[in-house]
Amino acid sequence: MVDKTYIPEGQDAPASQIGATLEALAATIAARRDAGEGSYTYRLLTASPDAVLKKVMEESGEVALAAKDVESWATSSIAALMGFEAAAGNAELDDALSVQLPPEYGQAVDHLRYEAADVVYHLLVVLERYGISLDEFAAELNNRMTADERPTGAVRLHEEFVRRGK
Ligand SMILES: N=c1c2ncn([C@@H]3O[C@H](COP(=O)(O)OP(=O)(O)OP(=O)(O)O)[C@@H](O)[C@H]3O)c2ncn1[C@@H]1O[C@H](COP(=O)(O)O)[C@@H](O)[C@H]1O
Repeated sequence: MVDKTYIPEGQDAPASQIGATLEALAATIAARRDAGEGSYTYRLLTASPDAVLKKVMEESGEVALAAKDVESWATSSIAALMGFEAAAGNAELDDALSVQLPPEYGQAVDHLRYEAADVVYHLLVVLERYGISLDEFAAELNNRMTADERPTGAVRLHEEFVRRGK
């Protein structure tokens, strides 16, 4: 599988890439509380809450559409493969199975990743807006894990703050 990521030369990777990234982004978002109208984040933090809540819904919908696009490229590739298989007969099956997914499939996956990042950014703005820290959010996820899944030293919610789908 192609590695789509890299670490800039001469820089050491943090222990957790996604942890470091979310912390940096959450800190940037929090700092934008004082940034003024020129900042998109500031506007989402200070305008009517509907603006950012609508964005979360819109971007979530775009994730779903982007994923459907990935599915349709995969399906059409399989359909083309089956057409080839029918035309070629079983003797050619091994060759047929090595048919590559089209470039559009990879582009659709890249687009899905892009839309997913839009959702996470807007979700972090919502968390900031309503005073939910990243540690508290982590505790919510950690509380749902089994003991085997939970990382050592993972932050947890006190029992009185646990909400089970209510
Ligand atoms: N990570 C983001 C980020 N992700 C998305 N967006 C904005 O969210 C908006 C999404 O708008 P659209 O719906 O038009 O989406 P699109 O991505 O243009 O296209 P589609 O999703 O419709 O395909 C765009 O204005 C993006 O710029 C972001 N804006 C800011 N950040 C981070 O927040 C920091 C502070 O940003 P400012 O507040 O603008 O200074 C930036 O330096 C970034 O690190």
